[in-house]
Amino acid sequence: MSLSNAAISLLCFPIAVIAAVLFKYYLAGRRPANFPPGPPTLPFIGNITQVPRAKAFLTFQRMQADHGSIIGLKVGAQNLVVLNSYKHVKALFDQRGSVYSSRPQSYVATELVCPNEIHLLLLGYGSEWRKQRKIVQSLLNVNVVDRLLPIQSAEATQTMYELVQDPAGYYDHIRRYTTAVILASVYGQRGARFDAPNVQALYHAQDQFTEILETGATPPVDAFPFLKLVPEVLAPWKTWAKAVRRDQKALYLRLVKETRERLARGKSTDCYLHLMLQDQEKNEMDDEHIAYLAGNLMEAGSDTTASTLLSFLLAMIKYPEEFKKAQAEVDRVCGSSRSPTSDDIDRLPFIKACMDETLRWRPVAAGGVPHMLTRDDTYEGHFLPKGTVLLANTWAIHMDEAEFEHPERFMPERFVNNEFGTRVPVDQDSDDQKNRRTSYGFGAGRRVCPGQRLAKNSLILNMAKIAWGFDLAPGAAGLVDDDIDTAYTDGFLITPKKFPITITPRSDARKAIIVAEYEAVQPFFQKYEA
Ligand code: HEM
Repeated sequence: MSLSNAAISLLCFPIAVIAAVLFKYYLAGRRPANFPPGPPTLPFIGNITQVPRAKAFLTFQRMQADHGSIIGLKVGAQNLVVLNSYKHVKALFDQRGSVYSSRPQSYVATELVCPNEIHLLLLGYGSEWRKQRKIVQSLLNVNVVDRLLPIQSAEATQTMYELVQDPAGYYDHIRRYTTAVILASVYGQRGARFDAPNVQALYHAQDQFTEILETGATPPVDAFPFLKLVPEVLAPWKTWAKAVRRDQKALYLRLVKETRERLARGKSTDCYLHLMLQDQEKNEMDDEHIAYLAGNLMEAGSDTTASTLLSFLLAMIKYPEEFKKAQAEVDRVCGSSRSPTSDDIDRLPFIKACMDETLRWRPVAAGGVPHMLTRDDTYEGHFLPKGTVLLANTWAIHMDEAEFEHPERFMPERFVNNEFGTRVPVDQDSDDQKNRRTSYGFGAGRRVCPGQRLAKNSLILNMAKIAWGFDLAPGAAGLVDDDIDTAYTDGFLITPKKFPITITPRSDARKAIIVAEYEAVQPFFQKYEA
């Protein structure tokens, strides 16, 4: 029996479709013509096997030896470009910001966990992002942020007291500090203890969120969209994503409810959420969007600042001679009868240099936060198709030997000699170097971190108070591991793992002053208590 032509066509059609889809995926792993150079690709998967799950920024930095400072990769069908030099970041993110400021839309992040355009950090470049960014910028501009200095100062005073009382708990004291500053400034609430329910709830929500967004935590749905069709019973990651969404939303809405209740009781602190609620109608923001915008400030500002402070402590025991210089400066400026305050910030150039150097030496978002290109572009003879995802590899930029002398060493002096910390002073009039950034740790272009001023105020205050109040030394074994591979966590934000450190008040007199300053600041906290 022979098959009719119609039957043959019917049979062949699905085969042809499958073949076409397979061929598309086969080709999808290939680098587009004139794409920036990179390692050879494999059919279907491109360079997936060459991109490690943990600390990919180190691998991207090493690739530079073979492929140069702009590297093109394929992650399945996705085009990925890594920028290993500040020059490319300046040329693309800063100078062509109108087309390099979107974010990749990921199924797990922007459809399952944060749908409805609720998450500022993840939003594509469009009207919702512009609206939210404008609100955030109005809250985080220099004048408004500097009004938070009393909160930052009071919380830093408490942190010094905690370091006196319980030096072994330093890791949690630092993390409490950054969360408490944001809780007070965003929600008008007090985070008096690390184990306070709202501090813990925020850390839990944040941990869940970063865990699920980590590369490899869920299947590569964006590279292989057919995975979206797998039913939930066979895809536990979908159930997980829904749980993260449920918990995060419930927490952020609860915090809004609590703030409204406090305001109704006349407990106004002019917190950010209060200001957002006042303008809710004008800004056309529903409760969920307001709740997430406040929550985003919490997520973006807490861990990042804490990690930087922990890196500072690590650097200070690895490089004790630098810590001695920091102590000498605060002693000279503040004397021995009081600890540094926010009024001293501008008079502490070496402490500021320690801050700039910490941000350079161990940038928290070491691999950068992805930007997405919104139209085809050409750059230095390379073709970059619309939809390409770009990473400014902050680690490689900050460790560039051509720019920084002994980049692996913690050397604050480089920022005392020259505001950019570079080997050769930056000529800000030259086209090549105009608008160069002191640090690429806060990103670049239109998405650059709007919270820099707030973060830096916290960093400098705590660094100065620590140098004034304490002697630091390595733990009993005397060894300090500051290796990025072994001493730091993996993940989107890198943090020092807990390390042995001895923290002792410099004298009984200073210890007594720290305790007295803590007692004196108690009345200030009252307006943030329930
Ligand atoms: C040491 C502390 C901090 C570091 C290292 C840091 C770093 C960054 C980086 C790398 C980005 C992405 C920039 C880009 O895409 O090019 C970012 C975005 C952001 N940061 Fe920060 N940040 C810090 C503190 C803060 C603080 C204290 C706040 C506010 C409370 C904040 C709020 C934000 C927000 C809202 C965004 C999203 C901006 C957008 O997508 O348009 N950050 N930050």
